[in-house]
Amino acid sequence: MYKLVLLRHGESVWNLENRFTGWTNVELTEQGRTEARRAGQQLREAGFAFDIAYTSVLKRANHTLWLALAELDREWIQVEHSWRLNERHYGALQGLNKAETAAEYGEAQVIAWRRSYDVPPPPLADGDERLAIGDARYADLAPGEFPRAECLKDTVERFLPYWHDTIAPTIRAGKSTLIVAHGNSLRALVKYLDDLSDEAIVDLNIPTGIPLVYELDAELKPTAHYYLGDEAAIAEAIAGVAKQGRAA
Ligand SMILES: O=C(O)[C@@H](CO)OP(=O)(O)O
Repeated sequence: MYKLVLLRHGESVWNLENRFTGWTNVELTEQGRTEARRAGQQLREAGFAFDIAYTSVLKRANHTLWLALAELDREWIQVEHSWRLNERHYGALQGLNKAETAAEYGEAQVIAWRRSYDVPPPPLADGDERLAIGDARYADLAPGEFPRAECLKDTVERFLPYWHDTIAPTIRAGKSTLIVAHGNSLRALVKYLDDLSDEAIVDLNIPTGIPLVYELDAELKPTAHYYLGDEAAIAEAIAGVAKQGRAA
């Protein structure tokens, strides 16, 4: 049996401001840093001693990982970064307030943009300053491959090759593995691991900064999964994420 831990970054500045974030490289808030440290403490108390960590190229996930590893006295382990673990690209919604967008376009449209499997948000236009083409983080992404907007299906398709080629073999080799990523890149992984339908994934929300443990069999099929921490607080945090798309 293997254990894999998934951790969404702590609260970011744009989580706090309730803005669509995607590939925008925003900082953690003080609360987000506290969540990251607490996640590290919970993992330490639960006895985790990671050999390797995977994360995105976005600082809210990277800083969460550093803070959690510091609590675990594990800053020295191998850390691999990939844009394939980035948040889903939110296209032209990036920067907009979610509640204001719901007031303007309707809550049903915002639910479709936020949670449906195959409805992409409106794409970024050529020349939009929010397109990070040319950023050194994305040197291995050809301009033609650079996402302008992604639905969750697109995120699954760009993430799964990294899972199959890099992360899964590491877990099978017996390395204790931590993935620190984003709400929707982790939803992509959970959809795959739990074989959730395109309908079931709509209702899945992942809270910031709470470790999610997966127990996997020899074929890396989940036998159990659970969050670490207080059940009522976790339920409240999950409901809070779902509510972000309501009109104010
Ligand atoms: O804005 C985003 O990039 C994501 C995560 O914060 O938001 P949502 O939960 O609306 O998909």
